[in-house]
Amino acid sequence: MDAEEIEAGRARWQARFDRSAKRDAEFRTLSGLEVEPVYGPAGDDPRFERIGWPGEYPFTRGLHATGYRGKTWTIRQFAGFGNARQTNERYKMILGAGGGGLSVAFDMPTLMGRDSDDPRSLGEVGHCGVAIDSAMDMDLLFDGIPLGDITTSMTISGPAVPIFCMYVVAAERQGVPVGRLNGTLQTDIFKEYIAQKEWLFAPEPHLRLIGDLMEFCAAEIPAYKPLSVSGYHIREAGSTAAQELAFTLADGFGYVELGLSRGLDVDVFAPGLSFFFDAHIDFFEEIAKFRAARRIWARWMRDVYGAKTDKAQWLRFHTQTAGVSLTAQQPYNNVVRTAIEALAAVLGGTNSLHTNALDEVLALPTQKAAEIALRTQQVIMEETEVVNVADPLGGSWYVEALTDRLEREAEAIFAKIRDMGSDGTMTSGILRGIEDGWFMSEIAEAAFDYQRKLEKGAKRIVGVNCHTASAEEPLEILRVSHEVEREQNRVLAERRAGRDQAAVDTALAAMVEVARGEGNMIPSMLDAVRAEATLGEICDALRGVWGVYTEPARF
Ligand SMILES: C[C@H](C(=O)O)C(=O)SCCNC(=O)CCNC(=O)[C@H](O)C(C)(C)COP(=O)(O)OP(=O)(O)OC[C@H]1O[C@@H](n2cnc3c(N)ncnc32)[C@H](O)[C@@H]1OP(=O)(O)O
Repeated sequence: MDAEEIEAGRARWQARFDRSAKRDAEFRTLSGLEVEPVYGPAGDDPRFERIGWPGEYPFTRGLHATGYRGKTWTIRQFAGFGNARQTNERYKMILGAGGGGLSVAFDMPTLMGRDSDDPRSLGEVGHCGVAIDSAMDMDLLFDGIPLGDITTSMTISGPAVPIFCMYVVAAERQGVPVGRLNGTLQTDIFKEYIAQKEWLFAPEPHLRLIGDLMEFCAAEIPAYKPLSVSGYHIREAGSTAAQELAFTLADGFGYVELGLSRGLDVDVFAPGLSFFFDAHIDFFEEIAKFRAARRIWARWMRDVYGAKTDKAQWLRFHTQTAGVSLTAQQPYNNVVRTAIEALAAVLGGTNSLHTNALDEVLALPTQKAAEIALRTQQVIMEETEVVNVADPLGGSWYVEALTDRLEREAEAIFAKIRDMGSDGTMTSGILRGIEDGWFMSEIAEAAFDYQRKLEKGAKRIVGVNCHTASAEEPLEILRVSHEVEREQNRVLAERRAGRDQAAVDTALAAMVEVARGEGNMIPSMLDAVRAEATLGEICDALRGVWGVYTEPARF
């Protein structure tokens, strides 16, 4: 790009910056020097077309002209354990300590669409997250938390839609107009087949439910994000950064194709697609990954899928620091790892962030560990001054080269995925890749390669294969009592006995009728939830229509 074009771009950016709201703060270095809101080249720079200014296409440098001067990222700590009441207390602690939004972790039975009293739930209730059986649990979860004012993310994909319906019903019961809700539902079923393995049905009915949800949200809850397309679990399963980037964006393109196939307007539904990435320990590679993600997404949305508005071209993402980088050995070092990873996410322009607690490698975090994790974000946000300048590493030879390199790697992977399919769409390539176990074997190979390096000592981890001597005491960890399960089951039995069973049966039968046909599932599912049908009852009714999915055996 020549100097004149760059100057014209700078003037465009300046005009946008001037008319945007800024936080009331001093933007200076610690020693008092004034800093510009963004930096760019002084003369011509051939790379600049791909880099650009923050707030404009291709958004490599961020979505907003003001960067974090307009708004800092949302501190969104993922939390949930025991029953809804216990988790509600933790949420109040998080919000009281400066958390900006909520993020719900569900227990394994809930993630698999089973009630707490299902024989398969034994021993798991409330352990890796909160137990939610019916809308009344959702009421308790958000008791005293105004759902119209707080954005809430819910991490669940297999039974995402019934859980969403419970959330909507909890909002109705709080008197919040549903159209005012804002938040995120994970819903990303592609990554379940690829990495996390928490599905209920075969891909086809899941995609139908997701299409129904996209349609419903686009019409009724415009600010809500019905999808959080997730690379986190792909990375945690052992993928490389390039695979995380490419598989996740490919999944995102699959959901765009789903919206288009339903006749939805891309400029209306695409702002509802959000993303979720891992922040691993290779500092610069992660920053480059986030920058490449925004650029690739914007280009494909504009050029391949015809998105015209900025919001439909934006890749907005949440980041979680890498769980797999935490070590059980010398666990206090995990605070340092998490701080470095969080800083990479911030320098990469994350919109929302979870920082892991130092004990998460062993159990769900204690209150103290959860607080240190939250404070880690606050130290970065309040003390380091990194929020003063948008995309501060833009123009670095290294970071730009890595950003380009990751983009090329991702493009090569997209081409492979598309080629695997039968009709040139990303969706058919993804489905074929799932069926053939291609994604899994690519990830397994990368994980194996990493493990080999670790075992040979070519990759070093402090406290694990180097610098192992330590005088540290074992950590106190959080243990969820089995009493939680007994109590949850007692309450569930009471609720079943107290509800209008005929209303439940009628609502479930009406929902099954829709499932057998072609209509949108959301209204009838909402009715079943309003009648206090349980998650397990709703999912079992649908299993009766759609069956269950078993992964093809592979050797
Ligand atoms: C590992 C674990 C497991 O497996 O169990 C998990 O999965 S945990 C998974 C946990 N997952 C999550 O927690 C997912 C969280 N995701 C989200 O919160 C969302 O999807 C998100 C990534 C889009 C972030 O949403 P958010 O509301 O926090 O933040 P946003 O960036 O959208 O900002 C809120 C509003 O402020 C505006 N805004 C932001 N920055 C600026 C700025 N500089 N100038 C002007 N406006 C600005 C945005 O455009 C938006 O308004 P407007 O809307 O009007 O544009």
